[in-house]
Amino acid sequence: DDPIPSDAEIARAATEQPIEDVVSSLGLEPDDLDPYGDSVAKLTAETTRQLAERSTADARYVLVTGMTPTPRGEGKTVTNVGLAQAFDRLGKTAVAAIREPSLGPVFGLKGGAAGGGYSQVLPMEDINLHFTGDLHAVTAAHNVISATLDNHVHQGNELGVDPTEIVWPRAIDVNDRALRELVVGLGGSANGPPREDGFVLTAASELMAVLCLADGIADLKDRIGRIIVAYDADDDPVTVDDLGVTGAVAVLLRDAFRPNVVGTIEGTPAFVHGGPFANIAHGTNSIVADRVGGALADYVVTEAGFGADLGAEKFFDIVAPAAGIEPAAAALVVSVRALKYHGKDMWPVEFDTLEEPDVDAVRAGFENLDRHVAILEAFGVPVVVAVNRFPGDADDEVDAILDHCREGLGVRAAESTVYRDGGDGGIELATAIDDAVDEHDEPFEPIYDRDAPVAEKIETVATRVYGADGVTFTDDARADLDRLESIGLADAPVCLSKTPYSFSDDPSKNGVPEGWELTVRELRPSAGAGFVVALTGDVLTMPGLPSDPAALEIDLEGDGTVTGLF
Ligand SMILES: Nc1ncnc2c1ncn2[C@@H]1O[C@H](COP(=O)(O)OP(=O)(O)O)[C@@H](O)[C@H]1O
Ligand SMILES: O=COP(=O)(O)O
Ligand SMILES: [Mg+2]
Repeated sequence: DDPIPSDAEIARAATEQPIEDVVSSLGLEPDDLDPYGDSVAKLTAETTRQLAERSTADARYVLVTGMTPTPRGEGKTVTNVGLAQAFDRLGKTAVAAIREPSLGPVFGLKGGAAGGGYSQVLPMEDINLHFTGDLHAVTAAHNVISATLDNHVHQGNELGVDPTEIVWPRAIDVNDRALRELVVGLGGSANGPPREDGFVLTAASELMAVLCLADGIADLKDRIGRIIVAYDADDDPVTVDDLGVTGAVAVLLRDAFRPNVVGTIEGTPAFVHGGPFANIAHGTNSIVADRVGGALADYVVTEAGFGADLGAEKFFDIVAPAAGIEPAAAALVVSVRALKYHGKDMWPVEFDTLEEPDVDAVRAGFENLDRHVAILEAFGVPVVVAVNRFPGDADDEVDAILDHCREGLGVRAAESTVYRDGGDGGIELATAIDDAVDEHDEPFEPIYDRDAPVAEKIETVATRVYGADGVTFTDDARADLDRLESIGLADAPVCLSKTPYSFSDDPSKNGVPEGWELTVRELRPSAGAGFVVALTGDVLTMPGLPSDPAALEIDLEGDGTVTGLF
């Protein structure tokens, strides 16, 4: 096959359709839009409000999830965009709903998150850079809370904030390990009092989760106000409402709350809104984008980050209930390289080795695929395996996967070539998904009772989703558990923060680790998001840059063209 041009070359060669034309297939009019240039728009506040309240009962929500990935990602976002294009080509009204990229990975290891090849959203460069400013808005809003909190303590500390019990970090949308742990307030009494602090990546800010889970402006403000930023000497929580800046923060998020809409390369509408990762946060786009999509289209193809153990579990247990939607099916994206990575039991990943044809290694990786299928079926969601074909994948490797799924597992599977062929490469997958939905008769069920205690929820996810024998809570985590009761989060949903490269909390254990316990070292109540984040292993809420960051390849030509984004 001829080599496929780079994502940026494909994007540049494509003709971007005016956004008004892209959304006309959904029945949206120009006065529903607040254009940001010719090919990007936000919905107006009124249209957002109206559509978010409309019924989504007639829509089929297809969740794109994946097996345990290599650090490069196995193609969920590419498949998400390609599948929406495929439904569009089949004559259905379809939208993609994906997250907006964080500059952290764009300038770091993973690169962009706007899809790829002939299944990407446009304008790819803008979307991967500043887009409509939402991440900058979340960063600014997050840091207004931080500054107000330190200012409150500096100005006399009327609320009695215990400076050693401040739990609200600072945020920035850059992968910068040097900012993980630092001391602020140095330089004497004019700047003090000094205290330890640290930065999280904006994608890990609780405000990002709040923005993505709020169902309207009133809910957004309620959630912002409930955020716990610190505790006082009596161990009582201090909230954003206590600081008196809920309104100011909501103002900074006013436009970020409105979904962004663009077109894919083939002109299929795509909502690109909100950007939490699925290892350090809940990992899906805003529920408003999902609801608006479901109000307008027959098919909403939406993604959840990393593997089904992370993004899909959180979509089913946190997002779908919050959005009032039910998944009709799940497309489980698998790749030859990820199967080999598990089959060869390698860590760290040697990508060159993964290029060598090795159908036996592919077969040895099936146990990881099988567990992800079982996880999705445990939620009562029909699964179709999408074999995302990369250049260089051998026919016998792809055929081995399809045969294993169809004969061995008895689940539908389709080869997807949407990267190379756009929507046409996803017709078989789209058809298989439709058949799976038509045939399915089991109810969708979250994995745990909504009113179960937090510790029980964590144990359920660890054992039934990750395959752990049990959970070990450190002394700190146990103390955090005890505090949940007093802040009314004793039975809140849980958002597990775990490495994406293993079912376990040890990234080096790929395949299907057995005979292990999940270690929870800390619980972070997210009263605004309405869940409790459980930190395991050494997951970082502020990733670092790799030895050769993507930033080294990115450049600006004299005519303003951006090169090196991928
Ligand atoms: N079939 C494919 N062929 C070549 N490159 C691909 C293919 N699918 C995905 N990619 C590339 O792999 C990387 C990860 O894809 P992405 O869709 O972002 O994965 P995920 O969303 O699962 O992290 C991106 O750079 C993307 O362009
Ligand atoms: O949160 C992670 O998302 P991807 O798996 O799409 O990189
Ligand atoms: Mg992605």
